[in-house]
Amino acid sequence: MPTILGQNQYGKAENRVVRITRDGATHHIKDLNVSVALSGDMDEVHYSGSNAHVLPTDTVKNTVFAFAKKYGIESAEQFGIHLARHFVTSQEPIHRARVRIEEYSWERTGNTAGGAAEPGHSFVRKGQETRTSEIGYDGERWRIVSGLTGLTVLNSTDSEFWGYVKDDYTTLEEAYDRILATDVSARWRHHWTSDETPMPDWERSYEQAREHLLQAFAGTYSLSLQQTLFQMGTRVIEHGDEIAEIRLSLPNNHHFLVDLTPFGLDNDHEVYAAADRPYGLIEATVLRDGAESLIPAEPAEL
Ligand SMILES: O=c1[nH]c(=O)c2[nH]c(=O)[nH]c2[nH]1
Repeated sequence: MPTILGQNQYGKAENRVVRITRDGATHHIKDLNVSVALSGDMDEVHYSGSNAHVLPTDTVKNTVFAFAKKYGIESAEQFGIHLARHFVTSQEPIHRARVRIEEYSWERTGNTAGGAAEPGHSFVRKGQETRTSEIGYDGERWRIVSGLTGLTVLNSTDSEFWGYVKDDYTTLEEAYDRILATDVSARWRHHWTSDETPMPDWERSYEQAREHLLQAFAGTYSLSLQQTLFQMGTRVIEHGDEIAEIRLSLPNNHHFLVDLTPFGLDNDHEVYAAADRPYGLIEATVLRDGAESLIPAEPAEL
């Protein structure tokens, strides 16, 4: 045969599972998009079409929903760990599992007019922000990368950009007071790799990392988005003993001061045109000193 099989994986992508936990009249909701990819001893199905080693992707889907009932969804990471462990330990030909999860947040809402207690079963989707996690397992070692996308933030001052390289094509004016705005995408890898050591508290770890990203963005007097990025990553690492490295991808959502002089008006940092493209894209990994760089540069597709 003139060809050989290279890297391969298969599974069920984008299983949308919503789990309600009923605590009397107060309900709790977890809303996930779960993608499972399995790999191992799968040469034959590609070479000859023998399905003897193939657990159907339909079964993979069923397992996601069954596990939502059986184990509940304490956190996306914990749920992914249950799934990855199951596929690798229950099927001999499956050697590795990768579970990617997006989590959509809901906040409580409802009609509280007349002083009635807030109903425990009404929710409103919390913006565009999405929590992400990626769980990898090879039967021995775990790799857990948590993160978020779509965390949109803006500072209306405390941002400058000047002193940059100028060549024949440079037209940008130096800015001593500009808007700094971005949609934060961040992924951070945990130290935890072995069942022999205690697992982090995934929910607490996530909340803290998110809060430190926001605090660092708000609190940094910025001379460039690159500098702000490094401060954000550093703050997450400094406050999260369980985190080894973090990779940030920050679009520079440009806001240009509009020239209003044709209309006889001044513009003292009041009216901006928000441009949606093109945008600067600033990306970097921030590592704890001594940690290995293992988060891939490109955000992998679901
Ligand atoms: O914070 C910034 N970093 C850059 O690299 C850059 N380049 C640019 O045109 N504006 C900005 N802003």
